[in-house]
Amino acid sequence: MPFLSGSHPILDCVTAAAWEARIFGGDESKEWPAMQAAGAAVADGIIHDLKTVSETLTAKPGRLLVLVGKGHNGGDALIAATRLLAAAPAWTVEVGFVFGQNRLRPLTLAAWRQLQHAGGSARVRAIRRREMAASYTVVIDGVFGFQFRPPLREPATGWLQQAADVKTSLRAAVDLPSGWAEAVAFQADVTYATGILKSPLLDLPNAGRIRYLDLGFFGDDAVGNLRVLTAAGLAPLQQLRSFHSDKRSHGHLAIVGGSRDFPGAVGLSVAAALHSGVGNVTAFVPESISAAFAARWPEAMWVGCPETEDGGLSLDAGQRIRTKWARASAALVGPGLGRDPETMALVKDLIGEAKIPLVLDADALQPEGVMAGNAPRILTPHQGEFDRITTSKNVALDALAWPQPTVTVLKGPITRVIQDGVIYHGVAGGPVLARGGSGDMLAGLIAGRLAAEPGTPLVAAAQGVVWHGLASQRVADSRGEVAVRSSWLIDEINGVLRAL
Ligand SMILES: NC(=O)C1=CN([C@@H]2O[C@H](COP(=O)(O)OP(=O)(O)OC[C@H]3O[C@@H](n4cnc5c(N)ncnc54)[C@H](O)[C@@H]3O)[C@@H](O)[C@H]2O)[C@@H](O)CC1
Repeated sequence: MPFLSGSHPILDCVTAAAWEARIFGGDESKEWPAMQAAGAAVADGIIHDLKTVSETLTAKPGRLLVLVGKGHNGGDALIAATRLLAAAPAWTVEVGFVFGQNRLRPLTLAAWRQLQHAGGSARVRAIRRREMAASYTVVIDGVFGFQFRPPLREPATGWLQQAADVKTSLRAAVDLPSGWAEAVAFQADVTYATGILKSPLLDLPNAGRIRYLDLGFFGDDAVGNLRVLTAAGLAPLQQLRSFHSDKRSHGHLAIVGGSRDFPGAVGLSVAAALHSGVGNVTAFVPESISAAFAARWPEAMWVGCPETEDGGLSLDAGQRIRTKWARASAALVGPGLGRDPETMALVKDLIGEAKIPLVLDADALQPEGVMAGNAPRILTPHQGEFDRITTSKNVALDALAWPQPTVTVLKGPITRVIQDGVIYHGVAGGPVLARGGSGDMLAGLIAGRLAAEPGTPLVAAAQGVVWHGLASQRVADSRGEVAVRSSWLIDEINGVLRAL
């Protein structure tokens, strides 16, 4: 089966070790450059993620704690520390060798020598556990990587326990948080998955944000039904358009949504769709809110429709929508609709009759509606909505078999895009997205891509997820995760493609 371009397999630790053995064959002269690349990527990731906390941390005096085990995981961490010393001239490094220096694998020892050489004794020193300070700018966990075998024992437990009490701006795990999910396991803010994203990471609550560091281990043809989406999937959007195209060449998205009680959602969906590359956007909303939206986003066509007493779309709106959305190449139904029974009946009818591919979001995700009609569809539930539209709360993701061609986008800290038993994981983004409105913009982006390329719903869903995640990442990079509003994401949609 062909997999989405720009997606790579996620492997369990045994398969990852076999893959690594195939690439390197135990040859240290090949492993060393890979460790250098991994360590550099971890350091760059840390520098990037520190910007979310503060713009100035690498410029000020700072202290780095690196916990090192015996293996190459510790080697990666030491190489990352070497690069961080160069990027932050006023930082010092303290290294805790959990099993002592005598137990280091040769390349990990070489990484330690390299760090000592780079920093000198003034900036780099090994510490005993009792010398661990109460606070560090950053803590890097390189105790165990994918060769960890439970259970955690002393001395690792003691070091990890003490490190858990350290005050710090960023807890960074290399590859996997040491101890995985055990009680005293490392509690990471970010885990930097080096080269291969290992499947245990997906289920570890202590992994924090996952940054997949692509070290070029995979071609697009690498197989595996668990996959991670990368920014490379957006590359087709970073191209010149055909010179002879006009607006109709790029698709026409119809959006059905909005209500007097929830007016904002549909506006955010339209705003995101307008940045997706689609040629035209027509929004069908209750007439009482249409004029205000038209003033705010004039590029879209706003069609005011009859509304119920409570301000939702009424059954009479159906005729106006039907005559016009026949010209669309895809439709998004759901943002801000509300749950007026009349509106729900209208939505079910529209979905049942639709001849164009659909994105169903928010209030359009009702058990009966999602099953209506034959049009291909993308469903964008969060976990609560997913539970609402499935008959069993225990349905395994890949067993979700709808009668229609369906792509499911299950939103969460990791967003899963599922079709035909293949699960693609979107890991970009993070808790900056955990605020009202972010789902509306995701739906708008996905639907815009679907309208532009109606034949490839899986591509539209995956591109939307990656694009949205990276745009939110840019918000966090420049403005942090706390004092931001979700609509700032719209201004970053463009920058994601420009920076690819
Ligand atoms: N293919 C990849 O994905 C790459 C991996 N790299 C790094 O290399 C790591 C793997 O390195 P290694 O194979 O050296 O393995 P680790 O760094 O995971 O080291 C495991 C060591 O800890 C010991 N150990 C395991 N469980 C233990 C326990 N419960 N108590 C005490 N000791 C225990 C093992 O016997 C072994 O000596 C990866 O996780 C990653 O960080 C990178 O260097 C480059 C590319």
